[in-house]
Amino acid sequence: MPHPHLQLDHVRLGYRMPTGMHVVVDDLSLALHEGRIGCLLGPSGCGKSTVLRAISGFEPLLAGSIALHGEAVSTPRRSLAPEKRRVGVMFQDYALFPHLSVDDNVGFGLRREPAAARTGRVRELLSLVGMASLGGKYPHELSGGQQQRVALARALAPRPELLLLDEPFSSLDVDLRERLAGEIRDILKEAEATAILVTHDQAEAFAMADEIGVMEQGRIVQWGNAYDLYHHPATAFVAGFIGAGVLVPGRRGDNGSIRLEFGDIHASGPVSNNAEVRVLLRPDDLLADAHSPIRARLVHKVFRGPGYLYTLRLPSGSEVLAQMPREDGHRVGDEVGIRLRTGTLPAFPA
Ligand SMILES: Nc1ncnc2c1ncn2[C@@H]1O[C@H](COP(=O)(O)OP(=O)(O)OP(=O)(O)O)[C@@H](O)[C@H]1O
Repeated sequence: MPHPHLQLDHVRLGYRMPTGMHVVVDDLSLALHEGRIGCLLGPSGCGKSTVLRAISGFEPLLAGSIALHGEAVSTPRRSLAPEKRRVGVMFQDYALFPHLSVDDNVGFGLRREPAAARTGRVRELLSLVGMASLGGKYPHELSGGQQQRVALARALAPRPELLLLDEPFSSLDVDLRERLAGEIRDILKEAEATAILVTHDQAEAFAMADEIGVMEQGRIVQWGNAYDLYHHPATAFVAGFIGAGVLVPGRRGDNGSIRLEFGDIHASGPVSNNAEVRVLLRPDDLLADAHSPIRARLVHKVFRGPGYLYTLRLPSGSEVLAQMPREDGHRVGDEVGIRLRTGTLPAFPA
């Protein structure tokens, strides 16, 4: 097995404050192989940007190590200079040079190359990002999405070993964000780039990354693909952070099943027998069923494009969400018959 392209081992990072060292990332490990797109996904302040800065060489390590294809570039004792790492960075505000044309922006990192090679590479990249005819334009003449593509072309031009993308879409509106994330994924795959994205936006992470690490307070609490994070969250934090859903209380019996108000289910998580648990119920885990003996009160109903999102109050007073595929005439205040779509749900210690 070849070395991972990027490997972080037990990395600790922090900031020196008047009160002492404030550790913001602790015991963080990850490995990313060549050609893969990884993502650090987590709420604001969990330490994502600090990790990116450490990978690019701008943040000293308090413990652990960072290696690029098997060679240590950062340890607490030694750090390779940022410009020697061949790590490209693309930020949220594109940071294009306003007084340079698109061609010159993309060619900026190639200033030391012969003119013919530079022109050829700029053309190649503009065509890769679908902007071949716009090389003579200036940044202010481009839309946000186009500027993003120029920034990507500029970051890829010097053929970095690794590309870091720091919240690259956060200044774009929501509709454009997800579409552009998918397009940029295709471009990175065509360029066979290895990249790490950091974001707090799950839709962006899902649209772009092959593998995602969910961060909570300076640690990666789960590393996996989008499907696994959504369907098999490792902790209650991941369950709450990824997708919509509600954690409902239950108790796991001797036979391994969990009794919920809806009936019995099996747990897919790390819970022991005879323990109080919380079970993750996604909106698509519940179905309306007029014949079901389980009744819930409809307290809220919103139209969500493909259907309606119901908030339902159970007899115990707990509220759950349910995605209903079509208009079925229920009104707020009605009693709705419901049942579970599945017999196995993720469960966590209470
Ligand atoms: N230069 C600094 N000096 C002191 N503390 C800092 C510095 N930069 C970041 N921090 C603190 O480190 C923690 C992690 O910050 P970081 O920017 O890495 O988080 P993030 O997950 O990228 O958040 P965001 O999405 O808001 O940028 C935060 O508590 C932040 O206040």
